[in-house]
Amino acid sequence: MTTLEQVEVAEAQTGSSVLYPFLMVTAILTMMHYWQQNTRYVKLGNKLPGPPALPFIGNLHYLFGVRNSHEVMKSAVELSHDYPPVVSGWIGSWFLVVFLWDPSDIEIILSSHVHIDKSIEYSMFKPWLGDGLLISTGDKWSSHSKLMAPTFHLNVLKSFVGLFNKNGQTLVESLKKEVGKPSFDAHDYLSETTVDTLLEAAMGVKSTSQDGEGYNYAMAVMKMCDIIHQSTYKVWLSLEPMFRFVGMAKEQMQHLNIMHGLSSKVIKSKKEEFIKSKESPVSDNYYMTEQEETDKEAQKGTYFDQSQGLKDDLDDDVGEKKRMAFLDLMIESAQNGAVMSDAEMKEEVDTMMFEGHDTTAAASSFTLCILGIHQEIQKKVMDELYQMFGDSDSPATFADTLEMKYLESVILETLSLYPPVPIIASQLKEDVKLASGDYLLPAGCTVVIGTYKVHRNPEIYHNPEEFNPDNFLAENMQNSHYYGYIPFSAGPSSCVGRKYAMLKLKILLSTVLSNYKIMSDMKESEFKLQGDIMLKRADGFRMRIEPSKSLKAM
Ligand code: HEM
Repeated sequence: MTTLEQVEVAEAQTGSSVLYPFLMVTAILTMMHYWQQNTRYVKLGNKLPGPPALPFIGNLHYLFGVRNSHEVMKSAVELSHDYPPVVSGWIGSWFLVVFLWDPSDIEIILSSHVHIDKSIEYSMFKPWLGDGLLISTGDKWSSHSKLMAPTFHLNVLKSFVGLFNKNGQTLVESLKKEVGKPSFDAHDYLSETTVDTLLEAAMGVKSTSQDGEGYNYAMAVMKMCDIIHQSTYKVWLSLEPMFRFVGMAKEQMQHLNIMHGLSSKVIKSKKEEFIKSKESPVSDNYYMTEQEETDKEAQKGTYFDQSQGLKDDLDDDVGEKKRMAFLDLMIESAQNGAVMSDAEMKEEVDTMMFEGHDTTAAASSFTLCILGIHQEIQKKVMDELYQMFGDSDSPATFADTLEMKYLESVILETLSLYPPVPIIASQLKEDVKLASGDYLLPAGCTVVIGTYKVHRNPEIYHNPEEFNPDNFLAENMQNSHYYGYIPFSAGPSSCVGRKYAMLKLKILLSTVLSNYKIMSDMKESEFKLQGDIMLKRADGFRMRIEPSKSLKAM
């Protein structure tokens, strides 16, 4: 055999050694594909409206060329205009996702005690939140949600009024350095103040604690939220080796060690205190320090008197109650017979830190941006505040917050157009027949409820893209569908922290607005929205501020 012939034979052998396995794999994949296409699950999924899917990759080709999470959001919203309020999409050929934005369909899912299982995407929270309320299901979710409900009782929330005022003033101080600058991103400030407040409300720990532990914890919460955001839109990070390769696994572990270390330590010491002082609850000791501090500050005339705020509350008995952190209340419940281990308490505290932080920071950042754009609406908020406080800079009481009706409408409208949680996802345990049409969703599929999309539905809201707080006047809300406004979700697994959030937002925003005029040269249509797990502005929450000379002068 000549050399040339030998080369040809070798090439033919190499060719067939590549070709046969290739043909085998193709044949197996083709058989699998046909088998899948004939399953009931795929057949039902294929009957739903949606863009055409390609073999093997499903609709993933829609993500080709999309560069960042702002573009993902933009394309998803554009695509949604072409379909009815039920749209299916395939990730690969097996993973069916159904998007809903008709309130009557949403009601079927959110009002159910059966469909509370979170979708697989929530597993990214697991290392941090374990089996806390956000992720858990079944009996555990049900017993913990009952246990947590009293923690958010209005009387408990009222005791936070002083803390909210104090942190609002700290924020006003920090913002001083931004006065007169052409523009700045307010989100970092609002994120920091939110995490500081939560740290104290949830665990009774100050971020300014001398040992720096509180500060490190607050930083770790913010950085963990950032890692989770990145993992949602950088799809390759969902592969464990990649996550490790780019150093994120190590970074995540460092933050988790800080957070879990502090929460475990605080739980241990609070439990010991509680056991030592069974006669007088643990919070007495905790509160003594608070009270001493209060008295000292009150003498200086700078403290936003917590008890004063509570004494003129509608509910008088609360005035004498002492502020307890959520954790104190959980320890008390656990000692009174409720079954909750230390690990479970830690999971719930971590869940509150996550759910309560990014959401409230986004809500307050959006509200300020909006007020900067709509000066006439800012003026109306200021008029309302002036009616209540005149030129006095006394801190808001709980009763005051009930009078902030226009500010409340502004917050509610902001949460409508810019819901901090833009989607809620769950996995169906059973088939679901929808109300909006003749559609049957197969068990096992993921249902995504687009809060952002529901709130911009012209069939529910007149002029849905226009910012109009009057949408929330009582007379305009009479005919609204309960499941047509869901920034806090709705039904059994809705947000336990919504009253806390509204109270905190009113106090924080009224404090900032009493001190600064907010300005912006942008239009809402120029916002670059990014919607992964939280809705944010990819271009930053930019605004300008100047001291408001007097509320009257506006
Ligand atoms: C403007 C602020 C807030 C918004 C828009 C908001 C929104 C939501 C939404 C939409 C859910 C359902 C999430 C899902 O099912 O995937 C939720 C759940 C939850 N939120 Fe909030 N939230 C806010 C503030 C807070 C605060 C301040 C806390 C605690 C201090 C909190 C604690 C929780 C918890 C523990 C859950 C899980 C409830 C469960 O699954 O049973 N949230 N929140």
